Amino acid sequence: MVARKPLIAGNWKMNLNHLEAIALVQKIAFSLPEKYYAKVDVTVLPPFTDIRSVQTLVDGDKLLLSYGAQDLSANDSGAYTGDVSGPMLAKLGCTYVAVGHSERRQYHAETDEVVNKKVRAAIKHGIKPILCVGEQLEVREAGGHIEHTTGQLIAALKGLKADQVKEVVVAYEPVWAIGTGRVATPADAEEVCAALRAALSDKYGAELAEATRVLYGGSVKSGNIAELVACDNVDGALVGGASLDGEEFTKLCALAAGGPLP
Ligand SMILES: O=C(CO)COP(=O)(O)O
Repeated sequence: MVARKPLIAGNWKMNLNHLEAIALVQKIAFSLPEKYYAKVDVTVLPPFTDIRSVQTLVDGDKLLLSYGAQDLSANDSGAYTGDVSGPMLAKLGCTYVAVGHSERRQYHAETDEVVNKKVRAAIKHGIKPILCVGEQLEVREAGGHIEHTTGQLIAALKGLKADQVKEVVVAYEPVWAIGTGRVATPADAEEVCAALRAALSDKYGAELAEATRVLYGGSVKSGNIAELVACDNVDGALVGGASLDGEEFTKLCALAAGGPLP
């Protein structure tokens, strides 16, 4: 069995201007001692307008955390007003990009087909997609969550070869747990993360599935991260609200690394 290093990704969503972004990254860098990075990878996903400032800080101070974006265009360039492309993000040194977040699916009508194109665009430009899947409350209540999430996963990876799929980080984010304070139980998270890994194994082989990181997201905080990452198939978290507070996010990263608190 491959040991997977946990990843904590802070999805800032549409919060913090570029000055506030600098202050938050400085706070994390100052609060989380370097030794923790041996046991946890830490990344932040600021709004596009903040990325250049975060890049300057991370490069200038040789910080150990990485950064990325919350979305990208499926196209490389051209007449797509308001969009930001993979080549632009790659030039800014982005390690990751979230793709298929439920807020993109809901407010921007992103289908599995669009998500598939975006996953391809990210990989083409050397950026690791954090591919988000997750069911609505009614789907869970009807018992369809495994079929729904594995279906979204396989659709988003359609046509990709194994050497492309190995660049992907999967994130299970049940829609009913996002921003609601209603976290999935560790057993719920483990059930779906294990099913997602099994779906990867069926399609791309056990070795690839064992090496792929599957994160959980939805109301993750310092108070629940330890029990989530203790699950065999949960390899870290995609964190929304709690990633905007430097102290809380630092605690969460330290706990994902196995502690102690700094
Ligand atoms: O959507 C999320 C991360 O991408 C989760 O958001 P919250 O942590 O605020 O519930």
